[in-house]
Amino acid sequence: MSVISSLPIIDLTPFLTPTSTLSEKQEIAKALYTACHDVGFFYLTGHGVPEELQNEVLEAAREFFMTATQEEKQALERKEIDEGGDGARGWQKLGENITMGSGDWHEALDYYHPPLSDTSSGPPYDIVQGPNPWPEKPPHFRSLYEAYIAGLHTVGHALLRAMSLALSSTEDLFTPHLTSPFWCLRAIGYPPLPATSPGISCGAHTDYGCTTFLLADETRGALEVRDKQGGWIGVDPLKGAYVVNIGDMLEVWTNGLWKSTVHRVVHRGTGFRVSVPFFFEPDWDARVEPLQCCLEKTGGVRKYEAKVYGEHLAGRVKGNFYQGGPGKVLKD
Ligand SMILES: N=C(N)NCCCC[C@H](N)C(=O)O
Ligand SMILES: O=C(O)CCC(=O)C(=O)O
Ligand SMILES: [Fe+2]
Repeated sequence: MSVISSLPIIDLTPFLTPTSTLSEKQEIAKALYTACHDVGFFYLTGHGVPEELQNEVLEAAREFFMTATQEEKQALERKEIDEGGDGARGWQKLGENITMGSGDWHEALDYYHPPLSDTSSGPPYDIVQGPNPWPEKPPHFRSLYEAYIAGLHTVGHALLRAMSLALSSTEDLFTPHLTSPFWCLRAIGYPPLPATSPGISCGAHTDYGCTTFLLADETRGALEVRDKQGGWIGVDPLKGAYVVNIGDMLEVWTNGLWKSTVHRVVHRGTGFRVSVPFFFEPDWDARVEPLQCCLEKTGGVRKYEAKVYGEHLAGRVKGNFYQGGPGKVLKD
């Protein structure tokens, strides 16, 4: 495995500054195109999210994982639909999230865009359409995370405008599909893998939507990205920057010009690693298909069928928990 400390660095400032010029934006868009095409992963700076807020978000997650009791965690646990949950939101214990047939060695709190259907009459909920369960401790957890999520919406919209300019002469290719962008936020806690375990902290996978903004603590040597030759590249955190990768919907929109890059986490270090990825996604009902400008750049042959984002997400979430299947064996 090779470690590169030099993923491309993209500075989003011109897309968040009303006075910036077209040529300033085009310069960034060009670098962004290369990063998305050649690697699929990059560091994002100039995003405007204060480092202090990022640190508070990481610390609140750490506090929850390290100090909440088993009962407090279970009160927030993810439940299957027939158990009154939505199969997606809430706390997952170690080994509960399945990737490629094995349980991942992490615990997590998963949150999503508020439900699109009315939940006032209670369960049963549709898949991913239940309420978000927030912890009572630390007391500011919910307000902190809601402020953080709001901030990342601004960044998500700006980055998608930059990506649009990278692919075409307009910033608005994706705008019609981002009227109420779906999102997911995971607060993840990774104890080190047991020394003798062949296991994995988070198995190889792609993300499902537009772009992921990964915030992680200072732990090194955990996240790995698959390169075009099939090898693994270690990606260490860069203070204040986000590690950004593209998701499945951008691969479809670009007709495969930009690939949704496979990544995994192998945390064999000593400390307890905390990461908080934010997934910025299309509208739940967005019909995603190769864009004309991308068809032209890829020889005119359509390589992907149209996909409805919400259906894609629901399918992936079901797969993550063997819903209704052998996943129940993993529960206490
Ligand atoms: N929203 C996202 N990306 N969640 C990723 C969860 C870990 C990978 C998942 N079990 C899988 O197999 O996709
Ligand atoms: O913790 C990380 O560095 C990445 C987590 C991840 O890939 C995911 O949750 O989709
Ligand atoms: Fe991921």
